[in-house]
Amino acid sequence: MRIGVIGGGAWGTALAQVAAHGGREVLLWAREAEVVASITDEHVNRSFLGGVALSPSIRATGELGELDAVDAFLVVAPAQHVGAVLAETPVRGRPLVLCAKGIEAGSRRLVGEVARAAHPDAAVAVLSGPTFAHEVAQGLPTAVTLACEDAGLRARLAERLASPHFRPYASSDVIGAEIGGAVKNVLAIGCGVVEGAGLGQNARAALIARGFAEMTRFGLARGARAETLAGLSGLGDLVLTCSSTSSRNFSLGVGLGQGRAASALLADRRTVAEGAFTAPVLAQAAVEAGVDMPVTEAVCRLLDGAEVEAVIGDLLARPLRDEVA
Ligand SMILES: NC(=O)c1ccc[n+]([C@@H]2O[C@H](COP(=O)([O-])OP(=O)(O)OC[C@H]3O[C@@H](n4cnc5c(N)ncnc54)[C@H](O)[C@@H]3O)[C@@H](O)[C@H]2O)c1
Ligand SMILES: O=P(O)(O)OC[C@H](O)CO
Repeated sequence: MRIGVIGGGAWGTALAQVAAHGGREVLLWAREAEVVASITDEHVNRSFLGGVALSPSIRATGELGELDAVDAFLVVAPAQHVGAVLAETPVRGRPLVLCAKGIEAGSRRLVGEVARAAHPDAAVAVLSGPTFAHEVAQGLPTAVTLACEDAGLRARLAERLASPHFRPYASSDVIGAEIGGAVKNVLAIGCGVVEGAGLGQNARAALIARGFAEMTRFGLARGARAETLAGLSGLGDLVLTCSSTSSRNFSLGVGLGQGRAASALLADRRTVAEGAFTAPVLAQAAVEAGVDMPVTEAVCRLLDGAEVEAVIGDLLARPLRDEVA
């Protein structure tokens, strides 16, 4: 199975490295000419994944049309750009493995819905889990959820992507895998705020647990399975992203917690913090689904510039409730 990777950011590059395991040829499309040049000439991606020597069997291109030669696509553009990029990609019914984590602003569609609308004849799979790109690219041990409704295809994809360091666990719950990855980014911003404002480890653990309750309520309302949300792509990724400044979402939250404005924190970033885009759409989708998501609402207020003290005070002042509702 020849793999094409759509997106030359940190995660697309790390996944190209995974797919190139054993010297297999991989074609990576990058939007930036300098990324194509750096991978082609030096086998590195200086712009988004510096310091990692890439397999020489990864070939880079700036032409989406060249991807016509592959058998399956790893779609690794940021969630807000997946629709536009897929519209230009010659998919022609070949499988789309979605690796972005987010919800499209405006339409409030999950990435799977965006992909199906663009290419109704292509099978859709979701690859998601606790995966910092720089660790994956260095060959450190990693496990992910690989979700696809077609059992034969998910087995073929898992076999194609697995390596001694990269272990996909198969699942048929596509929506569950998607929702875990999208929601955890929003919650990670909240955990970063706790860190930045010096609110302590108890508060961070409480936010992870209550955030997971929110993720579960929302996921179940949208048809996800509870065990998927408690697995690698849900709780696993939530714990990772809420624990480390290696996370762009957590780091954004740290800045907010230190009193800096979201607009300033996002302005000079070249890398993506998906939670900043997903938070307001997730909050709207939660209202539509009749699901209570107070942590998500708090993150939205913080992104809009509300004072940390006021937002945390309001969260803690909510009426007492049962833990399991
Ligand atoms: N970096 C990670 O560790 C990691 C791990 C798992 C999942 N993800 C997810 O992968 C997706 C891609 O993130 P990343 O970390 O590879 O990106 P990145 O932050 O490293 O790089 C930004 C990417 O956005 C692309 N981009 C910017 N504007 C664009 C546009 N108008 N159209 C198309 N592409 C545009 C750039 O070309 C670049 O590929 C995100 O949804 C992210 O949540 C990232
Ligand atoms: O850096 P972040 O916050 O986008 O997180 C990266 C991955 O999604 C972690 O699994």
